[in-house]
Amino acid sequence: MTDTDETQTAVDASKLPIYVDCVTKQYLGGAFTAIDNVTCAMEENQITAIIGPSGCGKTTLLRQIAGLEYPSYGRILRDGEVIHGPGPDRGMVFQTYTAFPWLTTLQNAEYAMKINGVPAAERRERAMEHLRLVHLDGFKDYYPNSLSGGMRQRVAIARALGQDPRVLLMDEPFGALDAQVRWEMEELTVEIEERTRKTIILVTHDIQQAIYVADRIIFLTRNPGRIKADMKLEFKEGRRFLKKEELITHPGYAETEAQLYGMMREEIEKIRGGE
Ligand SMILES: Nc1ncnc2c1ncn2[C@@H]1O[C@H](COP(=O)(O)OP(=O)(O)OP(=O)(O)O)[C@@H](O)[C@H]1O
Repeated sequence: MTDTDETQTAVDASKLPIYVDCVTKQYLGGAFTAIDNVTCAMEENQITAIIGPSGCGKTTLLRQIAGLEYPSYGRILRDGEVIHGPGPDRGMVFQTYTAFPWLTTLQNAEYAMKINGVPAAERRERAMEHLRLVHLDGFKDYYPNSLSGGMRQRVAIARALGQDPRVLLMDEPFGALDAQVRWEMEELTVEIEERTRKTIILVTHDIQQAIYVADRIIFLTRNPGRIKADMKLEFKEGRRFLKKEELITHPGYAETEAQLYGMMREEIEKIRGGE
C-alpha cells in the first residue's frame, strides 16, 4: 500500500509522537496475518501498554514502531513522518539484557552520546543524571555482569535514555525478573515518565503491570491481532501513582482489573475453542 494523503487521516498525526495507521503485518508470503488493520495513537507524556494473549502480535507491533520490521500494509508515523527504519528518536529496552557487557554502567549510559559526538564533560554529566534517575549512580564503575538482573535492566534503560529518544519502547522489559524486582521496576518506570515526560510504549502480558504503569491500554486479539479495546484509564483521573499499593486501593482499580481479566479469558477461550 502506498502512503495515504495525510489529510485523509482522521487525527492530526503530525502532532502525535507515534501514529499507527491501518497497519497489517503478514508473514509466510501473505499466508499468515499477524496484525490486521491496526490503527492507534501514542501520545506525548503518556505511557501506553500493549497487552493481549501470547502470540497476538504485541512484539510485532512494537518492532514495526522501532523500524526493525515494516508493515505489509499501512504505515507508522513519528511526528507525522513515515518510519522507514530504526532511529535514535526511538530507544528500545528488551526483555533480555541490552546493556553492553564489556562497558561499565557509566560507559553504557554514555555510549549513545559518545557515538553522536557529544563532548566528554557534557555526556558524563548527562549520563550521571540518567544513572541518578535509575538509582545506579553508586554503581557507575560496575560491569553489567556484576549487577543483579534488575540493576542490569536499569543500565539498559539509562543506555536507552542516553540517545535522548522521544519515544521509549519497552518489550516485556521486566519479564525475566522476580516479582519483587519487577514491582520496583514498574514503580521506576512511572517515576521515569514523571521526570522525563517521554512517550513510553510498554509491551507486557501482565494485566496488573499494565494497569499500574500505563495511562492507556491497547488490548490485542490473537490470530489475527486486532484491537479489542483501546482504553484510557479514566479511573486514575490523570494521576500517576509512584507507589503501587496506592493505585490498587484506588476506586475503579478492581473493576478495571476484572474487565481486563474478562477480556483475556474471552480471548483464551476463543483460542482453545479453535484448537
Ligand atoms: N518472522 C516471523 N515469521 C512468521 N511468523 C511470525 C514471525 N514473527 C512473528 N510471527 C508470528 O506472529 C504472531 C505474533 O507474534 P508476536 O511475537 O508479535 O506475538 P506476541 O503477542 O508478542 O507474543 P508473546 O506474548 O508470546 O511474546 C505469532 O503467531 C508469531 O508466531
